[in-house]
Amino acid sequence: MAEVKMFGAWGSPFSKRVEMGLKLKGVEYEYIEEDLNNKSSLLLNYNPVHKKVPVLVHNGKPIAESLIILEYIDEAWEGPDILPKDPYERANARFWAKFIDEKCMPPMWKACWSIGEERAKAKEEASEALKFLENEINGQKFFGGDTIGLVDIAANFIGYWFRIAEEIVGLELMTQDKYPNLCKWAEEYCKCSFVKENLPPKDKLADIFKGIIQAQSAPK
Ligand SMILES: N[C@@H](CCC(=O)N[C@@H](CS)C(=O)NCC(=O)O)C(=O)O
Repeated sequence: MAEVKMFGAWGSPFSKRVEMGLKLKGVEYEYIEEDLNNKSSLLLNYNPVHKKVPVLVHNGKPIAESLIILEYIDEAWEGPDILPKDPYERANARFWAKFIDEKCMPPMWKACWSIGEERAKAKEEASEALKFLENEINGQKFFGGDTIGLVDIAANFIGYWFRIAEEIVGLELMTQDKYPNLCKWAEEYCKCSFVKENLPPKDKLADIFKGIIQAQSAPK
């Protein structure tokens, strides 16, 4: 029997991407929760370059970086496709997944935790990037069409984590009037059974976000 281990952190959207991929394919795995303040020597050994979760270990061989791991899962196991079969569509899915990592998530996160001019700039950058995603859905249920695929899983931060953070920090960015397609997508994505079962509890994430606010406002 193939041995599959996954090193993750419960609140990490990157870790959850990998778990979503494994769940989608129906792969059984052993989950190992990492303490990111005190990383295990196994994690550092398996991911010496980035020293981050997630790491997937398949038959003793480690793979790091969530998007790379998702592609690996798609190639290594049978089951519903994560990437489309058509080469052009595959390239397109990779393009948007990379776009989410590079152009959407950094300014969205920054907009949550910055103030003043810095927040305004991050908000503008994030709004621009989200407009492209808003158009990309183009009347479909998911980025992948009728079923969840690479881009949907890559965008899980946008569909879940960010919306909770927005509420906690009182930020208005991904609003229904500006991004109706994205808001609808987020709803559909989060209510999909294997996604819903695997998302971290909202109140636990909210506590983490409140903790960040408190730490920021504590006297230095
Ligand atoms: N590009 C990476 C990002 C992974 C990442 O940022 N992981 C965070 C948790 S959300 C981490 O392990 N942080 C620990 C650290 O930076 O020391 C991926 O897609 O897997």
